[in-house]
Amino acid sequence: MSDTVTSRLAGFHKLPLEERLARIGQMFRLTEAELDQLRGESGLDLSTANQMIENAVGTFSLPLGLGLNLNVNGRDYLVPMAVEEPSVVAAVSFASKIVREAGGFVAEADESMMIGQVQVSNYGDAGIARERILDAKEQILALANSFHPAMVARGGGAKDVEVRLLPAPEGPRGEPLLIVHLLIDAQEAMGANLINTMAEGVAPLIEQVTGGRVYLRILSNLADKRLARATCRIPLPLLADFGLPGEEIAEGIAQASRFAEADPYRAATHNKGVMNGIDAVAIATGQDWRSIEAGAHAFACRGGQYRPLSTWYLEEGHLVGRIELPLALGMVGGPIKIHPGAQVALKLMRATSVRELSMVFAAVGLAQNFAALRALGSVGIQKGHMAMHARSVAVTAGARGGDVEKVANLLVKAGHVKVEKAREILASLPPETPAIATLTNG
Ligand SMILES: CC(C)(COP(=O)([O-])OP(=O)([O-])OC[C@H]1O[C@@H](n2cnc3c(N)ncnc32)[C@H](O)[C@@H]1OP(=O)([O-])[O-])[C@@H](O)C(=O)NCCC(=O)NCCSC(=O)C[C@@](C)(O)CC(=O)[O-]
Ligand SMILES: NC(=O)C1=CN([C@@H]2O[C@H](COP(=O)(O)OP(=O)(O)OC[C@H]3O[C@@H](n4cnc5c(N)ncnc54)[C@H](O)[C@@H]3O)[C@@H](O)[C@H]2O)C=CC1
Repeated sequence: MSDTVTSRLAGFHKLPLEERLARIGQMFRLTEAELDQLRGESGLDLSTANQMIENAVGTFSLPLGLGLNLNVNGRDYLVPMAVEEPSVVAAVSFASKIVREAGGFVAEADESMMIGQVQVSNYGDAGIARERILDAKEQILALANSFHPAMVARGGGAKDVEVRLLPAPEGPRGEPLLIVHLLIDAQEAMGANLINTMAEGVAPLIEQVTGGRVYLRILSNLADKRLARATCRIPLPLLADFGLPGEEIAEGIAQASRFAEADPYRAATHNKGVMNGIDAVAIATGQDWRSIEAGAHAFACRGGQYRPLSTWYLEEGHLVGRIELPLALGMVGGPIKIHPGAQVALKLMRATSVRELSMVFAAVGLAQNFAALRALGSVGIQKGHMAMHARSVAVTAGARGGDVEKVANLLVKAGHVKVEKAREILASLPPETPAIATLTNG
């Protein structure tokens, strides 16, 4: 890898596609095979796909873009993002460009502590059952760890046991739920399989000490002991745009944040914007994005009301943004070492540990949210988003090659980003079939 990796690649989107690939190839010393992977010329082969899932009949591709300008804790990151939605990659790059001028994102992440749940029923007296489980804590931990000695050797494995008593959903006549939490350090893995093995493995011992009956044994996707946080602090003058002063743009963002804090209807969309970025990096790097989504939204509901994952406020001449969410990610495990695309994406990402990866994910979520709120609180989302969506509309209308850009530009100029209008414009153009090397993202 080149010693001079920088995520500040001004005008990268204006380069022809092959030149973009050449620049990245050089910067990251990518092999021809890795470049072919990015070009989609090799990709996930059918026989590997067939080993990954059931009833495989093919593979499915998504565009992979690079989020630029990101700087987290003083280090530059080029963020691989697999996403079908126009403007997401541009938005993260846009926001990160402003934040890097303000000193970049500051982020941190907890250790990889996950929760395995064991549900006990017919346990008799709840207080006595609870005491017996806690008395057997060391025995339970030793048994759990016996299923994964390699994880213990790495410094991970089962670390603690907690017991929770939950009110019966049927009301006072029902048996309160007795739930045992195994706290397990999954180290560099997301950990689901490891946790499930341990949870199933300790169930007979828990039945024995309580005299009860165990039903469910499974990890929790509400990984609230594995949180990542990112913050940024932007001086107001850096926000000036659209002929508006920085104070006005910042006020729009702070008002949007208040709206999301007060109203779950708005918070859902606010968090969708956050997850635009996080899901895209998760897919590119081979993460279980359903688990990340489930964890994020469950965390957003803590305290009983669905709330935004990120907040923004004004403080001493700065706009301050903060995000916190559970991120159960892996650098190993699941499809990560199997999917060749995930391997290339992780090479581009340059994170050396799962905690570093989580910090970058959190910063991407905050950057994505900043770009959306900045647009929403000022000129509106359609201006920037529709300009990029126009290219998809042009393709839907049948434009190909260099015609796509021409039709998209004329659509934006006409102020009607609609398929019928695109067809009309396309029909008025002379036919052409340009090479892939001319495709830019102007
Ligand atoms: C779209 C922008 C960034 C344009 O914004 P702009 O003002 O045209 O950007 P710029 O020309 O000032 O460029 C600044 C930087 O942005 C990047 N950039 C700029 N253009 C491109 C491009 N074509 N391709 C790739 N990167 C691009 C690039 O890094 C560039 O730096 P440079 O390279 O020039 O030094 C802006 O309007 C924006 O951020 N809009 C918000 C878009 C957005 O949030 N999209 C998400 C989808 S909408 C949604 O699903 C979520 C939502 C909105 O509902 C969430 C919510 O409600 O909270
Ligand atoms: N509810 C959920 O979220 C569920 C998710 N899953 C799936 O489980 C998979 C993830 O499970 P994992 O246990 O993470 O994967 P995994 O089963 O592939 O295990 C990770 C492997 O990596 C090895 N390893 C090597 N170096 C390591 C290191 N430094 N730290 C940690 N492990 C190291 C471990 O020994 C282990 O064999 C994903 O595919 C996910 O989709 C499965 C069930 C439920």
